[in-house]
Amino acid sequence: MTDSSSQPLQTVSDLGEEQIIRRFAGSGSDLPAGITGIGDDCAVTEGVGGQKQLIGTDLLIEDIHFRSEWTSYRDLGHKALAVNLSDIAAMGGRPESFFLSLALPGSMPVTRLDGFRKGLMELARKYEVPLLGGDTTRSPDAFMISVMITGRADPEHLKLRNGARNGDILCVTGPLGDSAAGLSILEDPEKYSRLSEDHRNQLLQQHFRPEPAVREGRWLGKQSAVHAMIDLSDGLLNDARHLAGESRCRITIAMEQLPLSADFEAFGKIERTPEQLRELAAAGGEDYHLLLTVSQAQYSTVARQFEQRFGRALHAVGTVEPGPPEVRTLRNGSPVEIQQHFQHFNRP
Ligand SMILES: Nc1ncnc2c1ncn2[C@@H]1O[C@H](COP(=O)(O)OP(=O)(O)OP(=O)(O)O)[C@@H](O)[C@H]1O
Ligand SMILES: Cc1ncc(C[n+]2csc(CCOP(=O)(O)O)c2C)c(N)n1
Ligand SMILES: [Mg+2]
Repeated sequence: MTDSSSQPLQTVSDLGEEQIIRRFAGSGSDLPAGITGIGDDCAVTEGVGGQKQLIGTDLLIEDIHFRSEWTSYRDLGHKALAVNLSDIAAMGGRPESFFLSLALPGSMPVTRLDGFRKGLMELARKYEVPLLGGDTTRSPDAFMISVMITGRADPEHLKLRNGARNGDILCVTGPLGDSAAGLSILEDPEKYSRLSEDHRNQLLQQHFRPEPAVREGRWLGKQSAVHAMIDLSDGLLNDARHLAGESRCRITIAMEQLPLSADFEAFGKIERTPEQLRELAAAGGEDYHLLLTVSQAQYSTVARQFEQRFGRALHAVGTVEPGPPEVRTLRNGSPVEIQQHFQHFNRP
């Protein structure tokens, strides 16, 4: 497309997600003291009783975040709330309530809508978050879901993206890449037909029904040795970049330290080198585990207590150092370049 001076018309794809957000971030009035706005998993305002109020929102769009022919709508309802609960967990908070906005194609069968509601409300009951309102409109084509979530945290338990300190250990709360592997299976089922039913189902489960780390997030929030936290939605490398950017530090990730599930390893035996498999674990998104930094001196204590409480490891995957705000990846000590997998807008 061109404008009247026959210059190519600049589109939002030329900007990319970060620049689009930045255009809005700089254009408002100054925030009152005690309020954290754009830039973290949730916004933080003053709540009642000296607590902090958390507010987050996340969109799911048909053919961008899910495909109707792949997805059970009950799973979709679960995921729509799970990704929002995950943002509250990433702040060290506890969820309180949510709002649901839907844009529905008129042709959507009511059975689908009911399936979606069932999955959504099952998770809402599990975490005791009531639905307080929302909005409903018709959509010309795609099914679109927007959930807004609220929560609260004690001020001293709040974990932001900007708290990482030099010398910290970078950790994740679960194995990486399962959801991305599930997506690869959906995209090319023939290719992965050799994979056992069990491995396939586990990987698809991680993709369709991520379990938000709500209990883990609250516990990690209470640990003063945990300095910064974010949830893994965009992939380890992207989300580590957000931590590095907000904390003004350099993060180094050791590729051989990434935790991989047995299902993911089995998936990786099909037409992928071990290096390519680890690249998918580092760059693939939608893991919905937590990524955090812990003081080096306290790491082994926190990791031991985490394992005792939750029955799984807190995996160390890297370190925080002084330096430009960037993420370096090392394979056996040597730098490696890893391509980003998912971006909402292809051109940077
Ligand atoms: N259109 C927008 N206007 C204002 N702020 C925005 C807009 N889009 C995103 N943000 C803010 O920018 C920050 C980064 O957004 P982003 O959606 O990447 O959050 P995230 O938690 O990293 O990812 P996810 O969407 O997967 O949960 C958040 O603080 C978010 O509230
Ligand atoms: C059909 C289909 N194609 C691709 C993907 C992968 N995907 C979509 S959004 C996203 C990152 C997080 O998004 P956001 O930042 O918007 O929360 C990823 C990895 C998918 N789930 N379904
Ligand atoms: Mg997030």
